[in-house]
Order: sequence, then structure tokens, then C-alpha cells
Amino acid sequence: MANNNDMNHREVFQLHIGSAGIEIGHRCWELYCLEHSLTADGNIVNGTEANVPPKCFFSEKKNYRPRALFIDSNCSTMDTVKSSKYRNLYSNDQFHLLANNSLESVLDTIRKQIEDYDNFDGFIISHAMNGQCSSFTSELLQKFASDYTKKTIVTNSIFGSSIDVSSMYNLLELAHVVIPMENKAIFNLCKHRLEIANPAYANMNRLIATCWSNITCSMRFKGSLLTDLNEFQTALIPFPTMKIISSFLLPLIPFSCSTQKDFKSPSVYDMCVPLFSQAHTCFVHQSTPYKMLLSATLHFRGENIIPKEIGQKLIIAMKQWWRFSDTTPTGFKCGINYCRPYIFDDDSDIALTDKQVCALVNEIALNQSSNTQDETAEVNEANDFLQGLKSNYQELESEIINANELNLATPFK
Ligand SMILES: Nc1nc2c(ncn2[C@@H]2O[C@H](COP(=O)(O)OP(=O)(O)OP(=O)(O)O)[C@@H](O)[C@H]2O)c(=O)[nH]1
Repeated sequence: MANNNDMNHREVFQLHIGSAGIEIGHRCWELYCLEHSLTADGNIVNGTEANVPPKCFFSEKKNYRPRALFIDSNCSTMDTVKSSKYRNLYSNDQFHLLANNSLESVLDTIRKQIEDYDNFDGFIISHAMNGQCSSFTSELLQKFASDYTKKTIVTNSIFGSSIDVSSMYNLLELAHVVIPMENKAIFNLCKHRLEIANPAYANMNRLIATCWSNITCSMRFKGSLLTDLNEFQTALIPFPTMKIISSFLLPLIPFSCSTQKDFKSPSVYDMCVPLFSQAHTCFVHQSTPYKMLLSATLHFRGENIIPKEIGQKLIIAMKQWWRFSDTTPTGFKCGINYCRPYIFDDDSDIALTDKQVCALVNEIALNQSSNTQDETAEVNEANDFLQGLKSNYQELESEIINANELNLATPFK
């Protein structure tokens, strides 16, 4: 099991682009404030002075400020954030309205924001794949590739109903780790697991933010595994092109259950079982019940997690459902963070439990289908790249099947 006693002091800059990126980003910061005992205007809640918010995500001036920039082509979503309870958490220069020649001015703003960073680690970018800002995001990524060659770029990419081949190509070429979340999958998790009758973006964004709170937990609290952005690559990416990571969050228990008198948080094993037996991914891109994996991390979080609970029984269940390739150098990692889970103060959809697990998984099934009619040279090149990537994943799939002598017609017990 990985172990890292040092807190991460490497600054991460977060970009929230377009309506989806901004809404999700804002929700994430709301949760981070709760977790780090910060008031809505970025001051430390009285009596919690010992909990200094982590340097990697917050800068300290008069108050603590998120290291973040919100970018959009119109002001409506940014105005919602600016008029919310959290309006004083951000300063005006953290909002950027795109206009003509905006790319250079955005790059300038980013440069100014990060110029005094001691140990800049890289970017986390939350954005939708099919919004009006997607071509801007592509151009920005291209600039990052030349201006920030040594920095890690991790994306939280929201997928709608269709995928633009060129943006996908660009994303895969330029980002180091892509964590896609499909709106349809998130909607289904809200509806069927959290029992929300008509999930709205607000519900979906809270779930996405909770997932990101877990993904980044060990960057912000002393913990093991995924303690800085670079570790996402080393723990999860076996080959440079294979960087699409599925995310899972458990337990997904409706909030109403936690108000019942006999409510008890599930054990580590019970919490993990749905990972193997049900569709819990935030990114649905395969129909097979088998998981063929290149790498996986199980990221546990909670004050009372006993390492030996993550023991043999769990590993056996996991091996039964998830197959790993012997020849890929990544495999399976497991880490514990002893920070308890948090839920949103208002309108939580999810029950507060004493532990959570977030799985990040690099799977072999890749289904980048696109319905584009456009046949420009650029799109053809992008299509060729995606086809190449698909066959790389397929080759590894057959390798894993052969290595495990799997018969796909045999159902698991
Ligand atoms: N999960 C989630 N998805 C959203 C949200 N808002 C929009 N989307 C999805 O994001 C995609 C559009 O991206 P946006 O970020 O809204 O696009 P934009 O670049 O701001 O462009 P416009 O909103 O058209 O100005 C669509 O697939 C929407 O379904 C949100 O708050 N949460």
C-alpha cells in the first residue's frame, strides 16, 4: 500500500470553462471550503485555526482564495456564481469573459495568477466536450502544450450526447489524464442509486463535485495515493496514449436513508461490492459485465478505515470480476486517506457515511463513436488517431483475455 507522510505543497491551478465547467467547479470549491473549515468568504471558521487550508488548492492573502479561473463566452453562469453565497470567496480577476483575441488575454491572466507559485504542479480543467467554449478549450490546450511543457494537465471532461471528433483528438493529444464523466451516466446514478425522481444539473453537479472531492482528497489532506497530479499518470497510465480514466464513487446511498434511526454506514467490503456487480461508473462506455483493466486505484476515505479490512476477501472478489494484464506495468493500487467524507450543507442527495471509496480505472473498452459528416483533413486525422487508439486498447484486451485464458461466454458466479 502506498504511503506518503508529507502534505502536498505543489500548487494546482484549476480552470472552469463554459457553463458546465463553471457550475461544477463552483460546487467543488463549495465542498472544499466545508472540508477545510472555511467560511463562504474564505475565512477560517473560528476554533478551527489548526486546519490550515492546503497550499496546493488555496492561496492566502486577506482570506483564502481558490487557485482557480472561471472562463465563459457569456456572463450568465459567472453572474450566478458572483451573486451566490460564495461571491466573496473569489476576486473579480478570477472571472474571464471570452471576447475577440481572448486566448492571449486568458493566457496572460493565467500567467499573472501563477507567477508567484513556488512549485507549480499543473492544471485541472473542468469543461464540457460539446459546449460553445469547446474550440476555445482546444486552443488553450494547444498553447499549454508549448508554454507549460513540464506541467501535468488533468481534465474533468463532461460528455453530452455527441462527441466532437476534433475536440476529442485534441484533448487526448494534449492532456495527460482525461477523467470523462458522461451526463447520461451521472443522471442514471442520481435517479437509480440516489433515488432522485427528476435529477437536474444541480443534483448531477453535486455528485460530480463529491467525486472530485474524493479524487483530490490526498492532494489536500495527508494521505496516500494520488498525492499530486503527476501521480495520476504514474498510477493509471500504462502507455502515453491510454489516458481515459473511468471514475466510480461509493457508497451511493440516498440522503433519506441516513435520517432513518437504524442507519449504519456499510463496511469496507459491502461498500465495495457494487463496484464489481453493478454499473456505478460516471462514464459508461461499454456493455460487457467483465472489466478488463490496465490499471486501477481504490482510494478509500474515512476516519475509521482499518487497513486489514481492505484485505483478502475484497481482493478475491475484485480478481473475480476485474482482469488485469500481466504485461502492463501499472496494475492495482490502494490508498487510504483518514479525512472523513463530507456532504453539502444544503440539499445533500447523498447520505453521510463514515467512509467512501473512489475507484479510478483505466479500462480496455473504448467506444469513441462519432457521427460527424465532416470530412476535412483535420477530422480525418482525428478519426485515424481515435481508430488507432481503439485498436491499441483492443490489442491489450485480447492480450488480457489470452493471459487469463478467459472464456467470455462463461458467466461469473
Ligand atoms: N453536468 C452538467 N452538464 C452541463 C451543465 N450545463 C450544461 N451542461 C452540458 O454541457 C454541454 C454544453 O456545455 P456548456 O458548458 O453549457 O457550454 P458553453 O461552452 O458554456 O456554451 P453555452 O452554454 O452554450 O453558452 C451540454 O452537453 C450540456 O448538457 C451543468 O451544469 N452540469
